[in-house]
Amino acid sequence: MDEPGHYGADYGKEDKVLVSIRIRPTDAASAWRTTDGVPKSIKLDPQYAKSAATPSQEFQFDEILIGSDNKPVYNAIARSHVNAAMDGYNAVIFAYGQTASGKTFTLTGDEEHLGIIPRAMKDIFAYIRRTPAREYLLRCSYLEIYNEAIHDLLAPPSSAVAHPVQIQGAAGGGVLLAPLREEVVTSLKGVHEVLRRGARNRRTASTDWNERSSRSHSVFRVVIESRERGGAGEEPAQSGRMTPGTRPPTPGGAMLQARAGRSVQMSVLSLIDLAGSEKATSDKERTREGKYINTSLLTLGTVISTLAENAAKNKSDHIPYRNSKLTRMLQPSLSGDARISVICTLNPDPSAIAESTSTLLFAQRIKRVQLHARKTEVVDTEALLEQYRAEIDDLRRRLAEREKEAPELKRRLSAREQMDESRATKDINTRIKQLTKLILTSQTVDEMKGDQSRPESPTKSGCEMSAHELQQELLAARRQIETQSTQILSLEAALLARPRHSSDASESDKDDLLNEQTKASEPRSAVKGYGENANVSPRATSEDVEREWAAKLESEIKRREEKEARAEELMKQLEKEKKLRMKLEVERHALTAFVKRFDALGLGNGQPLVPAHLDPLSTASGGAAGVPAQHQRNCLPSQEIDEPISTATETDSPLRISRAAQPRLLGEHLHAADELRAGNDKASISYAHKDARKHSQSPMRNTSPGWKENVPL
Ligand SMILES: Nc1ncnc2c1ncn2[C@@H]1O[C@H](COP(=O)(O)OP(=O)(O)OP(=O)(O)O)[C@@H](O)[C@H]1O
Repeated sequence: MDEPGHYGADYGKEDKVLVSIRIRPTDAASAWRTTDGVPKSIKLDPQYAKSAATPSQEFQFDEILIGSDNKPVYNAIARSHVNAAMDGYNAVIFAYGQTASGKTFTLTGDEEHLGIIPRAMKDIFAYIRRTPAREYLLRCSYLEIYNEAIHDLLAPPSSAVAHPVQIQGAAGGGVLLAPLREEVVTSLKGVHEVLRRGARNRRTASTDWNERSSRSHSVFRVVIESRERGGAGEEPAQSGRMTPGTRPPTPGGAMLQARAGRSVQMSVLSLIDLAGSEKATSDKERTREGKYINTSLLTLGTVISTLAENAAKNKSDHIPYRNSKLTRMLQPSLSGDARISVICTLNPDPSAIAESTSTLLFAQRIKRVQLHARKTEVVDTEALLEQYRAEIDDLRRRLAEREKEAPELKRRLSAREQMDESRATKDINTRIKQLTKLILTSQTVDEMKGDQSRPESPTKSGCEMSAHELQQELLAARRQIETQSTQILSLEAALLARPRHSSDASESDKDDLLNEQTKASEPRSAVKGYGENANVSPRATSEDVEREWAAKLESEIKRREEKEARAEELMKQLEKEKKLRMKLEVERHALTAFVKRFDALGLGNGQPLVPAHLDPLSTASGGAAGVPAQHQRNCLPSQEIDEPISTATETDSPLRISRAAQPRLLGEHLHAADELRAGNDKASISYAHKDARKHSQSPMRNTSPGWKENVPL
């Protein structure tokens, strides 16, 4: 698809399967003859015709291709179908032929001879680049049908075997494959990575790779979603790169209306490398050899024969699609809703005449199958493109709201809350960027040579990578490390802001704290793991960046430890303060009791030593009861209590009148206070109890009813 406007012979015109033959080159004599010039027919060389079971029949096809160049093969048999897929039609291209005849060479190719799949993907991106009026979303899946089980080649082999893909019927006669991974791709590099991973998983799952590859069918699918551009919040379509009139108008077809009145088209391009066709030969032979019969391939033959027969004789005989996984999966396409191109590969060796003839007969049958391909209708919500657009719109709306509220929030929120706010805004922006990158437009597809949709694991990059690819890898690694380091910092900050639990905190509180700490360490290990997996050059960079962040982390941890030590120190001081306060409270009560007793003995002359408002225990009673309160306020030691009885007159002072009584009574109460301190927590109970015992005759029993309750703990 180098030049727009070049489309294959059958593009949008004929509802027939495009059938081509490719003859593998050989150094030895070929058993087959083709017409000269642009060959369209093939027949057996007369010298072999006599001995062969099939008479010298001439077969006519759309194309007959020879040689090792994959480009003309792609142009002749695949290009028009890839274009059809980009225009909204389902398209299927499959390779059929005996083992070693060149199916994989044609579809996948090698470094030197790129096959149909890489060329198709290149064309798809080129198509997007020259179509500024639309936006696209591409997702790929890769599966294998082996022994009538469908394995997802993009899932890890263990889970692919444990959870084989199931085929379910869908609305409108379609089929659904689940569970099946679909990966959004934004560049050729991303596609290559998906293909490499699929091939590796296929190899991993197989003990005999060659045997398995010739017995299994592999299916590479690309789902293409597209929509006209120009909605709110989207970049306007630019016409710069589009040569007016070079792209044919989108052929008509029913489509549902998406948001903003723009339709979403969805189509699937399936590229299938079938199992070796000799595996579909007679049941009897297979049974004798004790080998597995390829049910899917046999059924494909039957289905094609019935379809051809129905089309030729205008019949509607039952078609056994459900007899095999392959035909069930291809049912919608084979029943006519897709454009189909089949390339049949031949081994020209005279020893393979029987197999080659069988291939040619299959090709002839399939040529008679009638198609009625239509564009695919999609429900808005099914389209990932629509979902992503909706999410982007929603995120942009939230962002706008935040921006509007920003000045108010700045005034209202604390520094910490503002930090959280700006982090949340940053997250929204990042998500918008990520989603936007997944949607391809003519402007963005060019810049995305490296796949940025999902950072690739460095383990997937091998020594076959180019310098440019390595640079891309490096950039992706750096970006990931930066993101993870930011996560580490914010988690560290959150950890610092947390109130620490005391040693007597509940188990669940401690568990929560542990969980939080584990979470904080996860991104760190992820960065570490990423670095460990990296190939040499990204790893070196990753280590540099990691070292830098490790130093920052270390200083953060140090700061945190210092803060913890300081907090511990403060806790100790608090404990001390508490004890001192308790001591003072006890002394205050002892003094109160003493003064009250002093008053009760009539030594205070019924006159308060201090004003009632200074007595913390009793607002009603006067006398000497106020002394301890004043004492406590001045924070004086209890022994100095007789000195500052300030508000009483010289004559009123009971201390002057009966000083002799003071030491004994006060001593008793202070002694009790000492005992209480020693008893610490048990103080309230034991002190009251002891006091009651010691002073059973004392009037204090009756004068201090609130004593026990008022002992501070
Ligand atoms: N047109 C061609 N030009 C050059 N080499 C070819 C061509 N076709 C096939 N080959 C070579 O022949 C060998 C077998 O081809 P390939 O693996 O593509 O066969 P296949 O039909 O896919 O076999 P299987 O059914 O076992 O998967 C490979 O080494 C391939 O490179």
